[in-house]
Amino acid sequence: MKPVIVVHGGAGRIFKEREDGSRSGVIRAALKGYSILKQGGSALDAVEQAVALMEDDPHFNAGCGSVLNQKGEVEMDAIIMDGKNLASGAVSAVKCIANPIKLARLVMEKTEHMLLTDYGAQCFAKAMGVPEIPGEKLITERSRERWMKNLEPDSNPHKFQTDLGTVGAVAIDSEGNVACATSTGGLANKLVGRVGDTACIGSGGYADNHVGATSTTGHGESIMKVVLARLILYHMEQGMSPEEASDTALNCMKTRVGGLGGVIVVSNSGDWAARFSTKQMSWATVKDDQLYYGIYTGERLTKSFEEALTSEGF
Ligand SMILES: NC(=O)C[C@H](N)C(=O)O
Repeated sequence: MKPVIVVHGGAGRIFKEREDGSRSGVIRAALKGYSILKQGGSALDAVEQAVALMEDDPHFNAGCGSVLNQKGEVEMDAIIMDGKNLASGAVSAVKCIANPIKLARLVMEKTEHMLLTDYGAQCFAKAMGVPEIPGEKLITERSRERWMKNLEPDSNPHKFQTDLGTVGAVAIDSEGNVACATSTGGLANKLVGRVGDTACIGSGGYADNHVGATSTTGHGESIMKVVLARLILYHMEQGMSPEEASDTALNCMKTRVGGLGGVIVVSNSGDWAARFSTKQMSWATVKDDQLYYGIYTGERLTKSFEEALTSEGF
């Protein structure tokens, strides 16, 4: 099987001044994941590493750069899933760790559970030797400014949710195994303790070797109502291509519950899609040693893998 990776840096509105950083962030994550796959690494390792790279990148709403909750704190959700055996691990409302996706993988591999939250997740992280970092280290100047703006009495609660920025990855490895990973700071100025779609299996992501893998981004409450990730795979089971299945599911979410979002998909035969109903979504794919990437609807730029490695300074 020829390996494929697809990553996203969140659906929503990407401000002009952040376009280059967002583009480069998804490209670097895709290159990193593909390098792992090319060396015979697993889809699981590829998606985890690709997402961890974007968690460390302040351009995205995940890890460092996460949006703040109503109290001005970072609370993060993440999920990872292995298509081979349907194992998955997730964390929700976690604070003070750099890479929630790595903790989600530990939940999958070291516990009998699938989702740990808040204080319990924090205790588990400690027990696993995951370093605790000051919450301040995850907060960028931009996220603090936005938080303060959103607290102003005349702020528009809907406007501030258009700049979403969750990160995710899906991959298929040379053995034909698929995996997905998604990580987010959630919605800006959310209530303390709000858990979004990202931590919920079938909503923020799903991976099944019998069909494929998908990772989602967008308005979490809408995504949960239609169980977006699993809905896409259902449509693929009924014979649709990844692209048709994505568009059908996104359209359902828009018409039934008025929610916008974006998705990335890889099928178990290596076909892929990156689709969104928002204005923009940064995404990148590597397949057959060729990089594809874009931000705007219909945009699909391309470069060879080797050329991209050089231009991104790998
Ligand atoms: N940026 C996002 O995609 C937000 C995420 N889906 C959430 O609602 O938590």
